[in-house]
Amino acid sequence: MVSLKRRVARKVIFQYAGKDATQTYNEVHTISLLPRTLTTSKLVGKLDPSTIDAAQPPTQRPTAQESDQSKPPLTSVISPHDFEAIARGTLSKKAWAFYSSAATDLIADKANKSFYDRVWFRPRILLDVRDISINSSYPIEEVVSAATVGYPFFFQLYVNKHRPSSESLLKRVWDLGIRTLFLTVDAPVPGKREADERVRIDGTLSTPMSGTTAINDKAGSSLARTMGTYIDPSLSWKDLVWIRNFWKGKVVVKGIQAAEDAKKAADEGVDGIVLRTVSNHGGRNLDTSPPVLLTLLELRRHFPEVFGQVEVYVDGGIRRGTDILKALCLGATAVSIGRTFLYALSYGESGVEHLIDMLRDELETAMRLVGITDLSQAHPGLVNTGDIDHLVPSTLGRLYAGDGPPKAKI
Ligand SMILES: Cc1cc2nc3c(=O)[nH]c(=O)nc-3n(C[C@H](O)[C@H](O)[C@H](O)COP(=O)(O)O)c2cc1C
Repeated sequence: MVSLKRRVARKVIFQYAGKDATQTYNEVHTISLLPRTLTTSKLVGKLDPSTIDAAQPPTQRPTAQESDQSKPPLTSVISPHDFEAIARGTLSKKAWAFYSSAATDLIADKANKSFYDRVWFRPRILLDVRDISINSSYPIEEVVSAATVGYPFFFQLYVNKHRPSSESLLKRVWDLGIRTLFLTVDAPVPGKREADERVRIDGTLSTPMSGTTAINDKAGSSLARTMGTYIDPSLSWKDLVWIRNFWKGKVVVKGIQAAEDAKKAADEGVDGIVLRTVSNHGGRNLDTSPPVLLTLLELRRHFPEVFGQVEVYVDGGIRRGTDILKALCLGATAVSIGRTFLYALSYGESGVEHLIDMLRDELETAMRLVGITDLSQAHPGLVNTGDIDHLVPSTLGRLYAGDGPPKAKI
């Protein structure tokens, strides 16, 4: 019997036979994967990567998006939101659906963003604010080699059901000099991302890390659902011991959405915590999970000591320099941004640099306007969270007395 992988590969080769498949391929794959993926299908002989597009190494090759003449020049990109509008108009339908989609009714995704708009600054005046101070579809080896030596990389891990696979991956990562691991715990199963399900997969996509291949089936065509099948849904607190024994560097638990779990992770000696809604991925997994800003406030109210114990990172919904400053005022050590950077990649490296410059300018302006010159001066007194404070649970655990276990079964 011909394997599914081989059947899909055969279909793709026939689909693109005699045509230029560069654009479709470049949207998601690096050139260095060609010899590995094509030779395993045994449909072609051994391929020498130096014969492929030899004049243009992957980092310099224009992507389909970079070479697209329909995009406005980068100099006319004024707001981080502009990148989103441009990506929507220039990415393929499937890439746009995968990047932008979130779970079911998009409530968690929208709240991640809108809650930042419900926190008001409390600016202080007549302060001298003149001088401000601010300090993968690609194989990990290729990513690391593209950066300057000693660049401080983090590696994000989904634990594989087959633990030896995760262990050998972590060994590769360690040997590359990476010492901080982000352990993603909010995605034991992927959410129902309907926009991603709706756009059919044209040809085939497979992940270099797990080797799983995305397919169209009766539930739809979600990349996340069909490619995340290797992730271990049985991952539990006791596995932190496995990670701790195996990984001697720092571990950051990514995906905490309840103050009790943040406290537990801090007490169990995990070096940092990323707060997110329950399966956030920017609201991509469990819809109506709490917006990240609410989880941050919940932690401040119930376990303020955690901020002194561990570094607290925040992601989800951050789009502006003002959002960054609000999160830092409320105790975040640092923030991460997902989608806007993906959208900026429509312009390749220069798009990402432009976005960083824009966010830094916005952050510096906001700092001056609230009266601080250094991020170490950010504090909760600079924000007014009154509009959402009543949503922070006043007690933890079960809120209603007398709740018994539910009788319903699935
Ligand atoms: C296309 C896409 C792929 C993602 N893949 C992963 C992943 O593999 N592992 C992970 O921990 N988070 C993943 N995330 C979630 C991001 O790490 C981050 O938590 C989220 O995008 C932050 O929200 P924001 O996009 O609103 O900034 C992904 C997000 C997007 C948009």
